[in-house]
Amino acid sequence: MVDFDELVEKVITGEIKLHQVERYTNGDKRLATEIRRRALEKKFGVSLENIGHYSIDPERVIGKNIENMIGVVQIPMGVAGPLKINGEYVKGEFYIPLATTEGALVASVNRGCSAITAAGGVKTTIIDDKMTRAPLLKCPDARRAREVAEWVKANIEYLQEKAVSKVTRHGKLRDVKPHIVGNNLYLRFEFETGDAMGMNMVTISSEEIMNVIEEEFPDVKYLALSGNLCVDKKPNAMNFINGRGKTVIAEAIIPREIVEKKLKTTPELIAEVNYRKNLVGSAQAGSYGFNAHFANIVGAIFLATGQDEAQITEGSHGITLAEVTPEGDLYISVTMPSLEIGTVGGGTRVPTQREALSIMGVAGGGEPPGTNARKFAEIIAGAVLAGELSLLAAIAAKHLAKAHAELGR
Ligand SMILES: CC(C)(COP(=O)([O-])OP(=O)([O-])OC[C@H]1O[C@@H](n2cnc3c(N)ncnc32)[C@H](O)[C@@H]1OP(=O)([O-])[O-])[C@@H](O)C(=O)NCCC(=O)NCCSC(=O)C[C@@](C)(O)CC(=O)[O-]
Ligand SMILES: NC(=O)C1=CN([C@@H]2O[C@H](COP(=O)(O)OP(=O)(O)OC[C@H]3O[C@@H](n4cnc5c(N)ncnc54)[C@H](OP(=O)(O)O)[C@@H]3O)[C@@H](O)[C@H]2O)C=CC1
Repeated sequence: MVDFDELVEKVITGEIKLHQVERYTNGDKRLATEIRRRALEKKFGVSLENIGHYSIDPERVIGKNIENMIGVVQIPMGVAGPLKINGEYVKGEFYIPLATTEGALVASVNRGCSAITAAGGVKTTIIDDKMTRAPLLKCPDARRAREVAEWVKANIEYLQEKAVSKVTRHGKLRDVKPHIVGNNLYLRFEFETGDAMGMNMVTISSEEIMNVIEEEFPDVKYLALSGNLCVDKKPNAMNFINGRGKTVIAEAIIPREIVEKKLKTTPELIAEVNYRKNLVGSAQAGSYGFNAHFANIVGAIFLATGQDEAQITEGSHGITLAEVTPEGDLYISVTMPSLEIGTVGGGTRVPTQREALSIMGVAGGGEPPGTNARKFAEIIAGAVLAGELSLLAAIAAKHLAKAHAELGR
């Protein structure tokens, strides 16, 4: 029999640590969640009533998605669409779930979707698809580092068989890009990861590969599983140039009448604002975001669908282009080099997030594996294009401040 109040007191005094509560609830994770929250309420004299309202089952997420759980945070979720997409993996009209507290954001993406769909839709193209991990090896000197790198390059299939296939069915080692700095060897491994974003998969696989390399080269020291050239969760030129996750491009041509009627401006002004703001302004700022607000749309979709929120960093990298066509219409595109997303694994298992994925028809694994994640990447790129189009138009028409005064305060 568990004495709730006694356990709460023991958590408050520190006699029982936050992560040890399950040991005293016979493994009941929901009860442990309540005890931790109650302990915080009492300790700080606050009410955590709203954090305590949820439908997510702690039994399903503790130990897979969260530790020391005390409840949930709720973020309002809206939907933008329909957005017509003519992709390589998706065709049709889609509604995009967006979790945000920034008033005017969903309206903006919705307006972009409306303009693009009226114009015939967005064309999306997947340029590359890989997940990377770059372990660090300390070698006696640069020549030895080069020898090891050459051996690894020549033994990709062997490493797949000897190491990777032992720990994953969907993970496939496809290439390695070595970088040598002094006596340091960084092996930037590239993997196919099916419908998973893939970071656990490639991390576990890379450790197996390191074991094989250490056996093969006893004079080389495996120092760190991530040598920071992966690059995960940090702004960087590596992913911007070489890609990570999905590298995807979305393009549309918006007829002049639609730009004028729905977006209240002209193709010329959008192109000029884009050039002077997103290209010149970003260059002067030393930014990797040659765009207006990829992060807004990527962030809102990531939160809605259970993606790793720290990877919004690389998802915000990329370039928006806008040109006036010879016919006087607007060509607009977004190039997203590093969209790290999945439809299985990680936070996509959480029921609310899975439901959000299901709105777009991309929850779970695809047939063949990998196709669902690619569909999802195309939908995200289309939504990002919609957001860029609408915000650029609002800035060109000098409507930005007014929109946020009306919808954001
Ligand atoms: C707010 C709008 C859309 C008004 O735009 P509008 O053209 O005045 O609105 P409208 O009433 O004429 O309607 C046009 C379309 O907008 C949509 N729409 C219109 N209102 C709503 C609404 N309430 N809810 C849902 N959808 C709405 C809707 O799609 C509608 O078409 P329909 O579907 O009816 O044919 C426009 O002014 C706009 O997009 N402004 C830009 C806002 C924005 O993008 N904010 C993002 C955040 S900015 C930021 O965080 C980043 C920043 C700016 O700092 C980055 C940087 O440095 O650049
Ligand atoms: N470990 C780390 O260093 C880091 C971890 N993360 C976290 O990693 C998690 C994501 O890792 P990730 O590897 O994507 O997810 P998971 O660790 O959940 O791995 C995906 C699982 O789904 C299985 N699977 C079933 N169907 C498919 C399919 N169609 N395609 C692909 N896999 C399938 C895989 O099996 P099988 O492997 O047998 O194919 C695997 O067990 C997130 O929670 C993220 O926050 C983030 C950054 C760094």
